[in-house]
Amino acid sequence: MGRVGVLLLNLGGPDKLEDVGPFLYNLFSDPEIIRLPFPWLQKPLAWFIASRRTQKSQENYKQIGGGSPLRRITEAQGDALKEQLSSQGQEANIYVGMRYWHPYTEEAIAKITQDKIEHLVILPLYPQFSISTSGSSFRLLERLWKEDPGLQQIDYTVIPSWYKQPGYLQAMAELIAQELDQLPNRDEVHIFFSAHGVPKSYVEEAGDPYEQEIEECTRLVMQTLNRPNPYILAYQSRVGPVDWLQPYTEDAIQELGTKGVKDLVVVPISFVSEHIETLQEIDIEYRELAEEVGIHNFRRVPALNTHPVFVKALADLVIDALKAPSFKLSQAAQMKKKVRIYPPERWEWGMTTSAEVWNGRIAMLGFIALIIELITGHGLLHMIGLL
Ligand SMILES: C=CC1=C(C)c2cc3[nH]c(cc4nc(cc5[nH]c(cc1n2)c(C)c5CCC(=O)O)C(CCC(=O)O)=C4C)c(C)c3C=C
Ligand SMILES: [Fe+2]
Ligand SMILES: [Fe+2]
Repeated sequence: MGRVGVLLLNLGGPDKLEDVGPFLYNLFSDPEIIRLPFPWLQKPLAWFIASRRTQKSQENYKQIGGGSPLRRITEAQGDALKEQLSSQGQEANIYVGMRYWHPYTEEAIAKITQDKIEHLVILPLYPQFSISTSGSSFRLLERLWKEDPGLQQIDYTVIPSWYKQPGYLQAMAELIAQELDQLPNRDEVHIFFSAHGVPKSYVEEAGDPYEQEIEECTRLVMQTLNRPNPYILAYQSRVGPVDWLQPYTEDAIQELGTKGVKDLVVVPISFVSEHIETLQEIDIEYRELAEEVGIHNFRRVPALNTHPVFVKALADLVIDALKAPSFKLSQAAQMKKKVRIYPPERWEWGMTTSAEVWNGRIAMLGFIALIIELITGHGLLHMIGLL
């Protein structure tokens, strides 16, 4: 086998406070994150939302030391994976490609080209697939592949999601068991799986398999844990006014408090690294809320980071993927037939002349409304809480 590479995909996070604004702009510029019918509105709206959110987001990053640890941890995972692969007889270069901050996916791809990688495994560091995470990165890679004939020479394969991998489930179960065992009545403690939310429409209209994969993953972790504890699944980190997957984590914590629950072990289920949603949102915000509603024993299961059982699971995934028939980006980016494609050039209602005229008119009205809102500070986006 020629030169082997593994491309680890993740979202990225601001390294320091000055990065927060441009990071948020990159994130909200992604049509897989904010799904708008008019692509030209994406950048002005991204700029607008990012500028309104920057201060609040910076306050949160300040509370975790002034920046995201995501880059450092992902690079450490890469180093550990390289070593583990080598110990299993598979030499490989590891590349980290972030979607919205450094090292960007484009930078990783440039290095892969430079290193003349011949076989590449594309491994998102999200155990479950969502249009908004792995899907967005796959879409970007698909575009880069189309634009570059050099990349088309690489024999690559994609691992779309991997929440069923036994080593991953084992590592999760071990970490949960460690937390439960710290509490006196360990078999009665409520296990609270907190998954990152996505807007409901992603699942119900666009066919995102995320909710189903999260539910199945939660069941499999509980099965591997093999303990009698009651458990619950809820969704955190809602942004904006639309409905996201429910129940929301804050509501579920409140409800458990009302029922008299005193002991809670929170399991972040969509992430494999510590970052703002674990260190700030769960450890600070949800802990405070739990305390207020009488849940006095509130423990959080640490993220997997470089847990050796987890690193071995990643290595096994890579080795299995190298042996299996390749799975292509086009297949991975369109997990289900129902998934609606963005940018919306393939929407039926954008294809007819009269619809185009109406799209243009509505877009112009939207743009004028946005400018007025920008100047006056009043308008629909403020009313619905997006700005
Ligand atoms: C607005 C829509 C968002 C969707 C949909 C979304 C899905 C989603 N995100 C992650 C994982 C991460 N998100 C991170 C940061 C982040 N995400 C959003 C918004 C959406 N995420 C924002 C606005 C931010 C910035 C932080 C903030 O201001 O709240 C990160 C990076 C965290 C860090 O340490 O910097 C990760 C990782 C998942 C898994 C997911 C859907 C499944
Ligand atoms: Fe997010
Ligand atoms: Fe978030």
